[in-house]
Amino acid sequence: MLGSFMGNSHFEDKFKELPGSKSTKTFFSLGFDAASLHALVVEVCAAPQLREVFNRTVTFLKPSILEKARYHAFVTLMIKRNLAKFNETMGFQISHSNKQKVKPFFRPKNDDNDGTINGSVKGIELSPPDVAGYDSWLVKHPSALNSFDSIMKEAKGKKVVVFLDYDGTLSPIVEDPNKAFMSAEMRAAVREVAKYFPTSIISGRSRDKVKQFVQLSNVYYAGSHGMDIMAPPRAVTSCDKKGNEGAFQPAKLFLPAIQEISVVLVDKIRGIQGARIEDNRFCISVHYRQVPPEDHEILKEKVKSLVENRPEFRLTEGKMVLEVRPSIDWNKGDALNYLLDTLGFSNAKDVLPLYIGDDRTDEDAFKVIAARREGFPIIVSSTPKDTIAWYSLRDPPEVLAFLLRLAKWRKSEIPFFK
Ligand SMILES: O=P(O)(O)OC[C@H]1O[C@H](O[C@H]2O[C@H](CO)[C@@H](O)[C@H](O)[C@H]2O)[C@H](O)[C@@H](O)[C@@H]1O
Repeated sequence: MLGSFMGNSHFEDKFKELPGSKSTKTFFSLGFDAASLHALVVEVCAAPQLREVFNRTVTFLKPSILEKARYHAFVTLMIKRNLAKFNETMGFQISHSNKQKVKPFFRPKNDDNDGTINGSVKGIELSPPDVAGYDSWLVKHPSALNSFDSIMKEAKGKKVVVFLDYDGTLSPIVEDPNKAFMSAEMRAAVREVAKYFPTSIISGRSRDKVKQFVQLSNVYYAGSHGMDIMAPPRAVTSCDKKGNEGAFQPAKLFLPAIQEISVVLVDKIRGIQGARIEDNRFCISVHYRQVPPEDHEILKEKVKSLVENRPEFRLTEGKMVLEVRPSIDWNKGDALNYLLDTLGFSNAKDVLPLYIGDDRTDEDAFKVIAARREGFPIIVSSTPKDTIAWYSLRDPPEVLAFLLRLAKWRKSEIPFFK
């Protein structure tokens, strides 16, 4: 690829004609965004003949100003999207012997679920579908897979503590919430990760339900968006006679009110076709994925009006779901802190929490990591979305690939496994 630029006087002339920021404007008008242009600069800086020209014209985009972790994502972006267009516009030939510098990543085969509704795409190449704005979003939230080496460089010698969301992260989003099964491969990957790192699953589901789906005994479970935590034994803070020994349940006093509002909710939404209520023990989900679009607003209004009159509850929104929760100041971020604490890491300086999640409620956990200024908040999304996560993974198959890589990395760190 570089060969097509080297010694091409047409190319150098173009740049000499365009002093200062004018040249970058030209690139932007060719359809480049800042990241792709940066990638191009990085690439071309490796060619001595062109380095000087580039240094003069696009200095503000020197590689040093951007995090190294993002570098690979930029280069990948450029290769995938813009180089062909650039060459075409500048009149350059691309020789067939030019090889991609960044190895493309392929989706692992996943026989059960693959992160798409109804599992329609299986084992296909991870080249991104052309979702508007995804590539530029990826610049701000680079792929945790492409940035894996940089992430692990930071993690070397530190204690990585893993937190995972369930729906949309470990299992695909499906129509029927009772069928959001996790694949056998994903289960094996989480089991493997949990062998090497303390691992917790923090879900909006009831703790029992998420445990039923995950079926692993070497992970900790937090259900009801962190309002029901089964922490390690040393953290026994409360117990009851119904088998909840050791569970931390900050919204316990709300249980009777939650059960009562649940009954009222069932009655309220009766008659709305496709609406369904899921009892998540300390919160209630009102699903509308199967409700005809014209009835979404009616359903939302009904639920809102019910909660508005009850100050002991608040409403949050997830993926085609409304969640009725007790009005306590406790979320997935608090659950993350609680678990870190009970795992004995609260005062440790060398702890890196890694949180992977796909939904709005996961942002609370991302916030906690961002405030610590250490750790890895990773959003799962195949479309651009507002998030404070630093890194991204496209879908559950990418989560699977990341977890496998994480376990492999740890194994390679342990001399016995080498
Ligand atoms: O925190 P999470 O583990 O991500 O749980 C959040 C909600 O996830 C589930 O609903 C979502 O997934 C369903 C199955 O794919 C899908 O049908 C639904 O539309 C999604 O919102 C779960 O059913 C909810 O109770 C959780 O609150």
